[in-house]
Amino acid sequence: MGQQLIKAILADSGSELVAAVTHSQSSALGKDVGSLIGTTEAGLTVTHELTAAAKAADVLVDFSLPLALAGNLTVAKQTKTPIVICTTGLSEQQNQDLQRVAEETAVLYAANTSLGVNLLRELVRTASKALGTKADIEILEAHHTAKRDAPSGTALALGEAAAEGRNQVLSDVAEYQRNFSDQAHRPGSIGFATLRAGDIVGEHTVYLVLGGERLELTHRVADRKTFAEGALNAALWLNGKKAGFYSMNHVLGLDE
Ligand SMILES: NC(=O)C1=CN([C@@H]2O[C@H](COP(=O)(O)OP(=O)(O)OC[C@H]3O[C@@H](n4cnc5c(N)ncnc54)[C@H](OP(=O)(O)O)[C@@H]3O)[C@@H](O)[C@H]2O)C=CC1
Ligand SMILES: O=C(O)C1=N[C@H](C(=O)O)C[C@H](O)C1
Repeated sequence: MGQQLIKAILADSGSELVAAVTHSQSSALGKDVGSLIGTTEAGLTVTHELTAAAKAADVLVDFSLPLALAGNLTVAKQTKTPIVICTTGLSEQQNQDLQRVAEETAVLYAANTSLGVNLLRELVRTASKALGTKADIEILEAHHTAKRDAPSGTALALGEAAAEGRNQVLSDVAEYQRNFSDQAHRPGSIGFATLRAGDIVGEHTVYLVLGGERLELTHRVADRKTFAEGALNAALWLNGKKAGFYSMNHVLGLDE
């Protein structure tokens, strides 16, 4: 995603790439960002100097790994640089850390930066509210083989929307593991299923199943550039915002 984001920023006349940061052992260190994405040299090399990058930047965007989050948040807090976090697979403690740092600088968390998924969340909330626990809700997500976290951050966000719609708390009703279990479906639960294969970019279906009929609400992404463009849109929106915790709903005007 880092490379997709570089492409999106270099293609956008309204934004400027001032640094591309990775960890100190990365094979990408010292490479020109242009050659990294297969175009002409851009005159900017990949660095691991995050603090210097944050000081030079108006906004930071994080697509990395959960283990990098603490360091990224510390720098955002110290330099008071707004930060868009797109990394998924965060722990409950890490979600709380986002809220804590948001007291000092602007933090936007988006498990999925696409317009469609953020609309889907609202549709799921509405459908779940209308159907209540009469409907069985299950969420199926499919991604490429390199994805490390499961279920996806998006599936969890859709699960939260479904739970909120019918006044539940997701952690009370989520079913993450059914294989080799002899348990039947628990009424009111929300189940998650994961598929990892080939180059699937990202697909999510929320099933709302009643006796005799069902709704299947699906979102599919065809190209990872959708996520990069969404993240850039979020960064441009976050630029200059006061300390606080924000989401794609704010960026897309879905919070009214
Ligand atoms: N919010 C959204 O819309 C989307 C979110 N994601 C999420 O973004 C994250 C990244 O996805 P993806 O790009 O596919 O994953 P990759 O594994 O391809 O990339 C992770 C990158 O992070 C780098 N990295 C590792 N440690 C650090 C560190 N300490 N500091 C900085 N960089 C580090 C790695 O460098 P190296 O390779 O050199 O080790 C690698 O380039 C995942 O959590 C994914 O779920 C993905 C797509 C969309
Ligand atoms: O790792 C990915 O690829 C993706 N991760 C995000 C997630 O976990 O929801 C968003 C998107 O589905 C792609």
